[in-house]
Amino acid sequence: MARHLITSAIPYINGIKHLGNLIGSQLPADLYARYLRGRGHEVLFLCATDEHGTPAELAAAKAGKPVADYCAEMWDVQNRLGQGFCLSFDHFGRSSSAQNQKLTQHFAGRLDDAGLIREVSEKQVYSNADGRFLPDRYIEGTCPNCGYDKARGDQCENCTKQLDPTDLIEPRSAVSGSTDLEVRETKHLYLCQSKMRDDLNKWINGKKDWPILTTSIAKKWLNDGDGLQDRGITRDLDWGVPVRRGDQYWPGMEGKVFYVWFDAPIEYIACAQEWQDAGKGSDWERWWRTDKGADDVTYTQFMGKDNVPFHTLSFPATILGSGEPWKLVDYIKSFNYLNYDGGQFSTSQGRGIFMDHALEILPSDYWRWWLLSHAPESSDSEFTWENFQASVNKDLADVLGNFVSRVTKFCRSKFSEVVPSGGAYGPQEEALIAELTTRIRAYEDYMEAMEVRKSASELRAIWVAGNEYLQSAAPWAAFKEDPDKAAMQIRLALNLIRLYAVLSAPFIPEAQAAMLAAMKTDDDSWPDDVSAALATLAPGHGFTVPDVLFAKITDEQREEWQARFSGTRT
Ligand SMILES: Nc1ncnc2c1ncn2[C@@H]1O[C@H](COP(=O)(O)OP(=O)(O)OP(=O)(O)O)[C@@H](O)[C@H]1O
Ligand SMILES: [Zn+2]
Repeated sequence: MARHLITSAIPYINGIKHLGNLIGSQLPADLYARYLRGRGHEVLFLCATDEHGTPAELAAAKAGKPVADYCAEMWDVQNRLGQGFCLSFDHFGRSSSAQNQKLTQHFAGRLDDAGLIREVSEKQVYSNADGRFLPDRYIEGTCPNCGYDKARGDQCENCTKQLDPTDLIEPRSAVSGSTDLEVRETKHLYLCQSKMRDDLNKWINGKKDWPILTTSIAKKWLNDGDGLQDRGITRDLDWGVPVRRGDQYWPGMEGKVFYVWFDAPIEYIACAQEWQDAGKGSDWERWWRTDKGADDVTYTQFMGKDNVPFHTLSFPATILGSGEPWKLVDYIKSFNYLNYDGGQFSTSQGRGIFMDHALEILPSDYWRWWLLSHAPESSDSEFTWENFQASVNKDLADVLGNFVSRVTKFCRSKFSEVVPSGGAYGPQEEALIAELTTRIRAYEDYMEAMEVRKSASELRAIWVAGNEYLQSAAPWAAFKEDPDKAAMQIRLALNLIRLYAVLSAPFIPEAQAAMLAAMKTDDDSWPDDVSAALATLAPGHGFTVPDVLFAKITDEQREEWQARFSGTRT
């Protein structure tokens, strides 16, 4: 038994997440966590909301709520939706927790002790009307390049030119529209990432097994142009972790908070403390401190590609720079983007399908299966309603659902609702067991390698093998001449339902529960020996015919949903 720490990129608090967010981080992490638990490993699976920063403040202002209340409410919504999608976090924490505040301040103090923090005086735009400094993207004005009048202080969305706020003609606050802006001098702390470059390079070069998507992004930031840059870790904002040096006051930093990119990844660690403080576990440091038992932990992170620089460079710089024995990530599984029906998913524009709406129209397994079997691994992938309908109907309804329904109904009508006795395996059954053995071992290898799409296609092939067996063994024909033979075939097929439940659990946990309940068993042991696994339900064991496992999506439904989700969410 091995020990696995798994984290999913922490979703930002300012809205309900879309299916792209889900497949880019939380869902594949859940797949892996469920698989490893199923194999008997000890797993700690953590996620949290990322709550600080200007977008949260502005979203709260728009909702007319204090930002702390807004975040608490949105945490609740995200937590509930995560449960709706059966995300099996051991804890779903909050980056605004007291534990994370303390730990973030601790890391800043350690980094300062190590000479890795310097003070920089900067010029930033201050809005008198708003009473606050404005981050670049919250200053709008006319683009000097193309004349577009809604260009942002960091970039013109119309001509894509990178801008500085001072380039804008007639700049105004995006918060209030006020033009009463001035440039003020302000002091900030910078993390000297450039000093860490050699250490980071060495560490990343040692990661021979990382996906190319991960290492290529990391190396680009390390080596392109002037190499890794120092980065500001503080902001002139109200909402965030107050800047302190450990538990000490930090002269000159009054009224400032840590920049969200600095405190958010530290929440991965603080979340383990929250897990313990919530009474869900103990000894949290044995997951995170190599001097306190975390030496044998394998730590895997899941995220979309835009998060890779933070996880390969910035967060490791914080950890390495602290000089303390914190666990570094062992493997980063990163994803390309899922696009929506010819465009992009977008939270700000409300484009695509969002987690709440998805669950309103179909149970989570339908989404889980489609998303995981089409995960954007080697390239971006695209959600289309046609493809969604086709794969749900074929894989889930025609192959898996139909198998369960045919086998249980046939047995009920010919033998009653118990596993029938009699008969012995012949060459067809031996061949099926051999094929399943090969395929299950391949499935294990893909799951261990986090090859999500390949795991899904192997699982699908395992379902298909059962269907093909049933088709060629044809117990309905055998029953007429040799009822014992039909009994043996159906006994094997009923056992296959249990086996499918166990193997499919990481992908479709609700169906797993329904299949095990129908088979009246809670034996979810992994099929190390396929032959033995197929003899688990002995003759005489009762079962019930389950309700339809997966209903087909009709053309009318597809058209209705297509129309409903073609615009933007309001
Ligand atoms: N279309 C997408 N496909 C796959 N992963 C995505 C997609 N969009 C975002 N992600 C990933 O989702 C995770 C959570 O992201 P987060 O909550 O920060 O939203 P985001 O990146 O700001 O996305 P958006 O701007 O669309 O809301 C991150 O790991 C991010 O890389
Ligand atoms: Zn422009």
